[in-house]
Amino acid sequence: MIEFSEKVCCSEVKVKVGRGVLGELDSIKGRKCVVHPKSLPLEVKGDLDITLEDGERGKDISNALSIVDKLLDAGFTRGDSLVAVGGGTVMDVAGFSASIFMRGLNLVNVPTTLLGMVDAGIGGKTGVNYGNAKNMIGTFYQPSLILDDLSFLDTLPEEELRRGLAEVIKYALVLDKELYDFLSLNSGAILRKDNDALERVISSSVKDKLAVVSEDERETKGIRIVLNFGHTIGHAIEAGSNFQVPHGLAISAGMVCEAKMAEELGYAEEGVVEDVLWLLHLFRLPISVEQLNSRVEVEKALSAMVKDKKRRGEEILMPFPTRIGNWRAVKIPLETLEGLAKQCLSNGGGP
Ligand SMILES: NC(=O)c1ccc[n+]([C@@H]2O[C@H](COP(=O)([O-])OP(=O)(O)OC[C@H]3O[C@@H](n4cnc5c(N)ncnc54)[C@H](O)[C@@H]3O)[C@@H](O)[C@H]2O)c1
Ligand SMILES: O=C(O)C(=O)C[C@@H](O)[C@H](O)[C@H](O)COP(=O)(O)O
Ligand SMILES: [Zn+2]
Repeated sequence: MIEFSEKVCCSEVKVKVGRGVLGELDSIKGRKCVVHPKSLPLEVKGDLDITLEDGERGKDISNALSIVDKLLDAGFTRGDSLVAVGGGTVMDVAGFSASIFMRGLNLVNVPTTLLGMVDAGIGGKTGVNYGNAKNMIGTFYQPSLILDDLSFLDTLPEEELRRGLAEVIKYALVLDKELYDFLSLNSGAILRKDNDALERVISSSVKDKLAVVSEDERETKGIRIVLNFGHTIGHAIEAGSNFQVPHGLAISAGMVCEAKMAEELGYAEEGVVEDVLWLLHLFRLPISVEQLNSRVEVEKALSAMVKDKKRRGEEILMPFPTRIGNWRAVKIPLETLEGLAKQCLSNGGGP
């Protein structure tokens, strides 16, 4: 078992990674409301159990308010806790409910997908989709405890594992060259869910993400935006496909587009795009819009893209890879970005 603790602004965030860490839930004081997807057999019993539709369709404001209603009906107070058990979609909605209920109920995240363990469960971004765009309503609200119990991954299909690996590859490409090398050398062990390999991948990801979040929790200092590499195009792809393309796959193709933009605009060293393609290919992740096997409506994607949260006026602050494990923030005029994005979304390969 591996344990970390990080101070994020005003709260202490504790993370435990390993098999069986779920048992830690017994140490939580007060009443517990457990929110979990209908599809996941419940291993955790709370004083109040709430089931939630998972997937992007579940990330709706009505579901967040329904959780609030149920907490109120059951007489929950701010001394109690909400335990979000599920993938990224469940934690995003349940975390949002916890943050608005009486201005904040203690939140515990129990991710059950790899993507949830390495990314969505950490860092305090919560929210729901709105106006055909991702996470348009949400809060920054830190969980006090995150339990990454590897036994959940036993039932996770390989396809879902690979979607989570797309976010891991994101950290490797822009923050962590050592992780890039580890992924390159250990794809077989990771894909066959070797316990040590997964523990290594998850703990490196958690550390990388928490280090960034602790420096710039609210994404106001131009630091946290690095975690959004691949997401300007990725989120646009999700919206352009009416949310048929899953997040992990959309950002996989998104990272390729954004790396190509970085190269074309002269910010990425020669060879970076090849390194991005190589690692994604190794984990059988999509490297173009064509490979997503879904219809992506370009105009719909572009109109979602201009709602990106990194936009300021007529510019957008993009995190571009410079060389493996390094990045820089670059202000790009919206018009330039639209042109490059259109090319990438339309021909499945460009710019
Ligand atoms: N808040 C953040 O910082 C953050 C970071 C990254 C992604 N996200 C969000 O997370 C979402 C994607 O999360 P996700 O990929 O976990 O999707 P998800 O929550 O839809 O889960 C994917 C699928 O896995 C199934 N599943 C969950 N646990 C399982 C298990 N243990 N065994 C078998 N099946 C299981 C679910 O039922 C679902 O069908 C997106 O909405 C994305 O925007 C948020
Ligand atoms: O934690 C972050 O910051 C991220 O950007 C992590 C992303 O992987 C994640 O998909 C996040 O939900 C995107 O947030 P948004 O602000 O672009 O909606
Ligand atoms: Zn993401």
